[in-house]
Amino acid sequence: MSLAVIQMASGADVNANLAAARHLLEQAAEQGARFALLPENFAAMGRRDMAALARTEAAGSGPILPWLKQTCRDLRLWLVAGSIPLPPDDCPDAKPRACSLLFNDQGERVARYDKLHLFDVDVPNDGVRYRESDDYAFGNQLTLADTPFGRVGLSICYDLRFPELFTALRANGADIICVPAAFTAVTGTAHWSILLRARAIETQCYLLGAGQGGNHPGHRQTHGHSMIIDPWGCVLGERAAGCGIILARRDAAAQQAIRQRMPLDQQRRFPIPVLESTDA
Ligand SMILES: O=C(O)CNC(=O)[C@H](CS)NC(=O)CCC(=O)C(=O)O
Repeated sequence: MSLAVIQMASGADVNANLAAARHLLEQAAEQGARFALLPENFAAMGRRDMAALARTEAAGSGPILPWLKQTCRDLRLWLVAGSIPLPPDDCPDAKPRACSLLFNDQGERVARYDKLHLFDVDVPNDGVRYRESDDYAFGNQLTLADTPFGRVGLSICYDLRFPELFTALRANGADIICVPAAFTAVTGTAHWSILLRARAIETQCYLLGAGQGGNHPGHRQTHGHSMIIDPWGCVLGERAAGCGIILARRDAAAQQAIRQRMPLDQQRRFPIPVLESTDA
């Protein structure tokens, strides 16, 4: 049984992106994956009508949500669907959130995480100004879910720079933490692998980082370098650029041994809130 990370170079054409993702997920399933992570905005990169896309999906007339259900059933895969834009479940007309959905291998949605930290940043050296919060509303809740492969904690992209979120996921029982991403080429080169490895070492979790890696509409270039990292910080697999898959196994006994020999969670001197509810 393997965990799979999928790297893509998505464009603006949703159907083309879904076809590419399906092909990669089939490859992963054939090679023994039962759990897979897709990158941030796997279904649409560089579109200006994300709010409309979000409303269409929420109304049940978009292609992405049915595709996710069918793909999980066909391939018997648990899947973290990178991120897609969706309004809050109880308020379909509200501003969308950047959200990551976890599906089980029956195609049922079992968790929803809305991105907590939005990328409002002037990227140095490439002159690009990102204001993600112009288009998306902030999430406000920690999300974890139990799977046959361990307890999975969810995060998205820019969240990776906020270690307290990851410490909170660990304190709430995470074994595996997912980071679907579309890091910029500039900031990714400087920080991506260091941040991912640091979060794995600090939390003693498996870190799955699924990136966009290539060129996108609007002259956007993303960093790629998707990785699976073990709780000791070792990179078990990596893909530099373009579409592809990475597979690795979780060794639960080895993870437990690392946590027993170095019991960070019991030695912490600053309290980390354990939330009342982490329900999806
Ligand atoms: O908007 C899209 O098409 C897809 N979403 C993104 O690219 C998001 C929000 S703009 N990117 C990040 O969070 C990059 C973080 C990053 O690069 C860093 O922390 O350095």
